[in-house]
Amino acid sequence: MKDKNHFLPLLIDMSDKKVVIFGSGSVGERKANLFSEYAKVTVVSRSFYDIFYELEDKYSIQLIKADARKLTDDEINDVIRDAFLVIPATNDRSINERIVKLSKSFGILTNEVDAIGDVTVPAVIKRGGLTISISTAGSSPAFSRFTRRQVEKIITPEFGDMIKIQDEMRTYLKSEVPDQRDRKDILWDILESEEVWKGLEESYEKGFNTAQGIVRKKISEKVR
Ligand SMILES: C[C@@]1(CC(=O)O)c2cc3[nH]c(cc4nc(cc5[nH]c(cc(n2)[C@H]1CCC(=O)O)[C@@](C)(CC(=O)O)[C@@H]5CCC(=O)O)C(CC(=O)O)=C4CCC(=O)O)c(CCC(=O)O)c3CC(=O)O
Ligand SMILES: NC(=O)C1=CN([C@@H]2O[C@H](COP(=O)(O)OP(=O)(O)OC[C@H]3O[C@@H](n4cnc5c(N)ncnc54)[C@H](O)[C@@H]3O)[C@@H](O)[C@H]2O)C=CC1
Repeated sequence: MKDKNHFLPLLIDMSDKKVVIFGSGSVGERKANLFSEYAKVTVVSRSFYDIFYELEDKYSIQLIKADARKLTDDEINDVIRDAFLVIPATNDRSINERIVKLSKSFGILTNEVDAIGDVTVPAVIKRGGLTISISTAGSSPAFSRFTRRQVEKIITPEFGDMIKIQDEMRTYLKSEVPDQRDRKDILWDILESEEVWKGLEESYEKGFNTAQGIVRKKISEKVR
């Protein structure tokens, strides 16, 4: 049994990573939709719905039409060998298990759709510079979806604007304010300023200018 307390969300740069998905049913489609935005995806399946050809046009996704049962181990190995993550998502458990075994022999991570693999896929919210990952590590995927919908309601566009302001201000502060604790205090003053958040509701510029006012005032206080 896996210990769910040992699953840690990490952000991995997937841009050059290969993800191989077997099966193109409802689960294969959901995984392909998610991963093709981030990584180089290959899907192996007996047949493909139109949505996969749309993904092929939009991203660098490779479609291989094949019956995995008829593929030899060597043929499967050729597809998975250089993968970072393999997701066997057919509705045939024995095939899924065979693919997991082959992947493990190369030390490749697996996401198992009928069990908890090395990797479990979270519900993801991505808004501007913000990424939120939600998971129950297999206890209740529906609850992850439910929570994603609840959280999405409170992530307003101002969140993205605030990240932009923080990004810009902390870069500026690194060159202007030598003490890290002072930089931290100023960044928190901006984050907790009702005036900045109110400004952002009107426009980015309004929020930015208010934040800049806080920075100027704080720097002049520190200098004095
Ligand atoms: C372990 C895990 C492995 C993995 O796939 O990575 C897994 C396993 C299984 N899911 C099943 C069913 C459902 N999966 C969803 C939805 C999602 N499933 C996702 C991830 C995960 N699913 C991993 C754990 C993540 C976690 O716990 O947080 C999400 C978060 C991400 C994604 O897949 O992209 C995505 C929501 C994305 C979003 O909305 O943002 C729904 C909801 C719905 O459709 O309404 C249902 C039906 C309701 C229900 O069962 O809860 C079954 C069949 C159970 C059965 O036979 O009854 C199994 C297999 C089993 O449990 O044995
Ligand atoms: N992890 C998750 O979120 C969930 C997992 N599941 C589990 O995932 C599995 C797949 O579910 P669905 O996508 O709904 O099934 P599905 O029936 O919609 O799709 C199965 C896919 O596998 C392909 N396939 C089957 N045998 C193949 C072979 N020999 N070679 C190549 N491709 C083959 C089919 O062509 C089809 O594209 C099921 O076992 C189910 O229990 C189900 C729901 C959610």
